[in-house]
Amino acid sequence: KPESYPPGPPLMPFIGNLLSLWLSLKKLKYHHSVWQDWAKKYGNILGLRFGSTNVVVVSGKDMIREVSSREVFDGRPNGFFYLLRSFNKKLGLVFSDGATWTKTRRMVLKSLRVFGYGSRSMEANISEECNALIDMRMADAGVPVVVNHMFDVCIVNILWKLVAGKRYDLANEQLKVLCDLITRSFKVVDMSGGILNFLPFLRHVVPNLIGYTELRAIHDALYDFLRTTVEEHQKTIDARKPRDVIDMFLIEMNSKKSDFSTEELLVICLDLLEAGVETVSNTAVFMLLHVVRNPEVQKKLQYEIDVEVGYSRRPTLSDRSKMVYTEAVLLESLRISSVAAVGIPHMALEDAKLGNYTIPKDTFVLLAIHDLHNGEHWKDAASFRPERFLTKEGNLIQDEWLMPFGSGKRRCIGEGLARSELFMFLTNLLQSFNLKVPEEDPLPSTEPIDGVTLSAKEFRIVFEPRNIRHKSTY
Ligand code: HEM
Repeated sequence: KPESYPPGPPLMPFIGNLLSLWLSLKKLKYHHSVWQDWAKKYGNILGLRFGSTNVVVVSGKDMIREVSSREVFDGRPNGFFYLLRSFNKKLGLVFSDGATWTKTRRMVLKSLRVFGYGSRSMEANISEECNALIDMRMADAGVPVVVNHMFDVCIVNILWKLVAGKRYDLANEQLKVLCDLITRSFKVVDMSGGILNFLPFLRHVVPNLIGYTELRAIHDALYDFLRTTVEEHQKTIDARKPRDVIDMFLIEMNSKKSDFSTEELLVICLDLLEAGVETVSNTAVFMLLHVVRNPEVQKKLQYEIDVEVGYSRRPTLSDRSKMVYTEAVLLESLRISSVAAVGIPHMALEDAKLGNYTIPKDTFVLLAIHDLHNGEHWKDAASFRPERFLTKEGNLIQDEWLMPFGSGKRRCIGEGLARSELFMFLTNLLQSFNLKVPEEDPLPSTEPIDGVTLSAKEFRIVFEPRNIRHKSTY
């Protein structure tokens, strides 16, 4: 028989579980660790309340799949933090729902595909960035470099060529500032939106302390950049020859068939930048981190590159199907880093039954993806062991417990692109370089930094050009 709200830690008047969260964070450091700790105590449907907002955290493969597949949970939160980034309205793709979300998702995917998204023509785009990346690392070969943001501009370029028809030099200062803004906005709060979301009136009392001032400033600066980009498009557009996603939207908006507004277009551009840059960048950096921590993994990767690609050309996406060990390294990187630790919050659009409980309308639902990928299902979950994704015969294992891009109707639209980028970055770099931790540095830490997505702590790598005529052995 359906019961009431799911169990969770005792509630305090007015603030609900905020104090318990704050105390637990002091001990456990990460939001995802607190959810995991409480889920162990209260079950795989954990009921919380922050201020007046209900938040439910679901754990385990079956429960995460169930929530992701039911239309009633396809909403996105209404909270202050989410609306702050979209002119206080529910606009765009990532944080909209209902009819706005359906029309936007369809139009974004259609426009991206017109410009080659998901097809072979993406390859040239990614290869160009890999070549630029290799040139940059050749220029400082042998010298320790901080790698935490080395992929940012490449990743923006790959996406921005489709969205705004533009690429930037890897040393471009404006782009570096833009990437830094996105990085900072991802560190101010966690994916639940934090205090700013649950007690928004505090922005009038302690705006700096709860991140309000910084988030406003960051979003103003990001929108300045996007507004200039859209205005440039408006001035130069030729309706018969759309150049990119922005042109496609502008043409649609002029056709009177559509009710997309300029504000909506700006939020869509922000959505693509925010969803598509930090996620890939942080995963790629964690991937390098694990490769330098595990020299035997690096050797096996280079052996596969040497055998399957050789030395006379750079790796391409068509090599991917033959490079099973590399693919296993990508899966293991996505598993162990789980940068989208609780996915993107869903919201109940109506009162809904889940397990034996009732989830009231407007409840936020967080998916415990980090726990799913690092919990008991995986033997020695803390070790970086790509072999867990390979059979004895060397075939790839598709494990149902691995869901880094979510599932169901709200699953990530960037999965194909992200996987292609990770493959190309890894193989192109390892074909040209041996990666080493500088002698004077400790092994880089696998402990993440908390935030909207998890990121690696700062570390350095020496890129040593490989003598590619000297065959690698394994
Ligand atoms: C390693 C890289 C990435 C990871 C781990 C990742 C993960 C995710 C996850 C977990 C979700 C939420 C699914 C859900 O709500 O259940 C999501 C949604 C989304 N992702 Fe990604 N993502 C990555 C790369 C990208 C890229 C490259 C793009 C850009 C094209 C992108 C665009 C989006 C968008 C627009 C959504 C919202 C979809 C919707 O609400 O309908 N992501 N991603």
